[in-house]
Order: sequence, then C-alpha cells, then structure tokens
Amino acid sequence: MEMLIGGGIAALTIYAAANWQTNDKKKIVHVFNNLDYKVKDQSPALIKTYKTDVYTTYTYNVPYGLVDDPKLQVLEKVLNRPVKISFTNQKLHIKVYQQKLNKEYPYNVFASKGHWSIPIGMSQDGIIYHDFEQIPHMIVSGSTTWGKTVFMRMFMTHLIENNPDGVEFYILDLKGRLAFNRYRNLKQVKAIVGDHKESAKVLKMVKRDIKKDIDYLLSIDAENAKEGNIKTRKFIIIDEAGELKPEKSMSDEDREYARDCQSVMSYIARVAGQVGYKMIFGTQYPTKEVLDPQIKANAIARVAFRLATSVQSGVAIDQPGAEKLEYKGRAIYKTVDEHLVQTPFISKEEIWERIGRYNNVSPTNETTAERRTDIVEL
Ligand SMILES: Nc1ncnc2c1ncn2[C@@H]1O[C@H](COP(=O)(O)OP(=O)(O)OP(=O)(O)O)[C@@H](O)[C@H]1O
Repeated sequence: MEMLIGGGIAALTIYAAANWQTNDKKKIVHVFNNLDYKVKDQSPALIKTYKTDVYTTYTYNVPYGLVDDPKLQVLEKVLNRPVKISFTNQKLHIKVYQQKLNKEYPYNVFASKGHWSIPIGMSQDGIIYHDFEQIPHMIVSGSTTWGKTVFMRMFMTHLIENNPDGVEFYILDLKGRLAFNRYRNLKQVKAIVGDHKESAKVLKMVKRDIKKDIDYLLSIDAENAKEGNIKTRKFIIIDEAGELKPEKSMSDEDREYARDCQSVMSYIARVAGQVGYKMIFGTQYPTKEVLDPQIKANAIARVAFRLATSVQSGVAIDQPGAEKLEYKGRAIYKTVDEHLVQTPFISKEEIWERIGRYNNVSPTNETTAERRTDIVEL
C-alpha cells in the first residue's frame, strides 16, 4: 500500500514537472510576443532544453539585432519561480529553477572548507563560499535589521572555528559596540573599540604592524604572506563605516580622528591584502561619500543585504537589485560573478556554544571592564 502511495506521488511529481515544462515553454513564447521581443516577424527559436533535478535551461537562437533585454526579468513573476537570464553568442539562455530559496538556512548545513574560506550562503546552484586569500577585502552593506550583523558574527565564528590560533580581529564597532561586545574577551579579538579616538589609535597600530610585515617580507624576498610563511591573518571589521566619515557636525578633534581613520583604511585597502590583512567594511549607507574610491576599487567582494534605494544598490554592488531583496538574510554576493544567496543563520547562543571556549575571562567576571581597556590599549 505504501509503495502504491509512494509510486503515485512520484508519478504525480513527474507529471507535474513535465506539465510545468510545457507550460513554461508556452509562457515564455507568450512573453516574447507580448514584450515584442523579436525582429519583424522573426522570433527567438528554441534550439535546446537542458534539464537537471534543480533547473531547466531553455536556449534560444535570437535573430540579429536582438540582445538580452532587462524586460525579460518579468519571466520570474510569470513563471513564479527563480529565473536566471544570460546572453552569449547571439543565444539567449533562460534558466528556470524548480524551487525558490528557503527563507532560512541554519549555519550547520554549511560545511566548512577550512582555512580562510567562509560560507556566503545558499544559492540556487548550491553553497557559495568566499576565500579571503583570493579576495582580501569585502564591503558588506544593508539597511538596518536585514541581516548584516548576523552575517558578520557568522563569519567571525567560522574563521575562529577554522583557525583558532591563526586569526585575529580588530573591531571598530561605531554603533556603540553592542553587536560585538560579547566577544571582547575571546583570545582572537585583539581590539574592540567604539569611538573615533580609539578607532584612530587601533588603525594606526594596525598600520605600524603592516609596515613591519612588509619590511619582513622584503627582507626575505617574499611577495606575500603565504610565501613568507606568515600564518596569522588579521581581520579589521568596521561597522558602521559611515560614522568614520569626517563631518561638520563632529568636534574638531573627532573630525581629525575620522580623517586619520580614512587615511589608514585607504592604506589597508591598497597595500595590506597580500600581507595578510583583510578589511570588512560594513555600512548601512553605501553612498559615494562613505565609500572612498580607493576602498571601493580594492574591496572587490561585495555582499549587499536589502538597501533603501537602487542608487544605494548602485554604489554598493554597481547595479540595482539590492533594494528589491525581500527577506531578512537574503543578499547579493558579487565578485566577478553575481549570486543571489540566503546567508547562513546562526543564533547568539549557537555562536557562544561554538567559540565561547576561547573566552579568556568570564563575561560576568568583574575584571571584564578593566580588561576591555587593556585590549584597547594594545
Ligand atoms: N541569515 C538570516 N536568515 C534568516 N533571518 C535572518 C538572517 N539574518 C538575520 N535574520 C533576521 O533578521 C534580524 C536582524 O538581523 P541583524 O541584527 O543582523 O540586522 P542588521 O542589518 O545587522 O541590523 P543593524 O544594522 O541594526 O545591526 C535577526 O534577528 C533575524 O531575525
């Protein structure tokens, strides 16, 4: 009986899938006609259908004079499933996925690749990873409450789990230090600061270290940290970067500190990647003023959560789209390629279960406040 029911469901699924495909093909033709996606009476001609368990790709020969058209994005709504459209050699490829991404993927479904790779999230084509050894600097943007902080804490956890003795964090949390405060006594967290003066101090210290490391690499004729056998990787996390923009409203002192910070951040972006320093530049206001051109040019990896406007999306990922992200934790990850992902979700409790053992001092211990100053004074 069970077999029968199972068989029945399988048959129904196959029937539904076959039906889907026929319907999809018809709907695509309707869309071509309705959008007038043709040249005179010549319409795109279907030349190949390629099907896997996850998606079906329809390839069309397109008459000369037609290119891919942003209007074709309506297919996603028409077919009510995720669609990826690409155009190569006069051929249009329409990739239709069977299922939408889930609204949440727990952290433990993302296997570790070790070293300096982190999971960025689940895409329609599987898990997307980012390797900080390949691309050292990253801009993480997103309006408040759409997942930026969870993402930053997630990758910090992941890097600590991968390299408990090799990773160091320097955290400039200009939103009052609340998001990272719990981690201030982890042995991997070398500095956590929350104002302009302390930020400038930490960044200057990082710059000194970078210069020392460069001198060392020069002395042994090595081109980068890997070649020079430098095992430590230092991550400078800046959140909110907008707060480090010199403003008229700041006191003269703070404006000066903010200028110092800008200058060191730009230095890190330009020269420090290969020496083993990685900068994560977090902001909820990706504007031209906040994203210094030097930093933007060198932070090739971008993760954008939901943003307020397409203009902000244009600054953050050089294209619109982030203003349309619908769910918390949903992001566009862009390097050379671009992926829509649901980033891993990890709760504060799980983070602590995983990395709490590296805490040097119990957070309830009264010496914490003093120790915090020690860290700043590094
Ligand atoms: N990857 C995710 N998957 C599912 N839900 C998520 C994910 N990330 C965040 N959320 C949900 O969104 C809420 C807000 O996330 P988060 O605190 O990271 O926002 P934020 O953008 O950093 O806000 P702020 O900038 O104000 O700190 C979380 O409490 C959680 O409910």
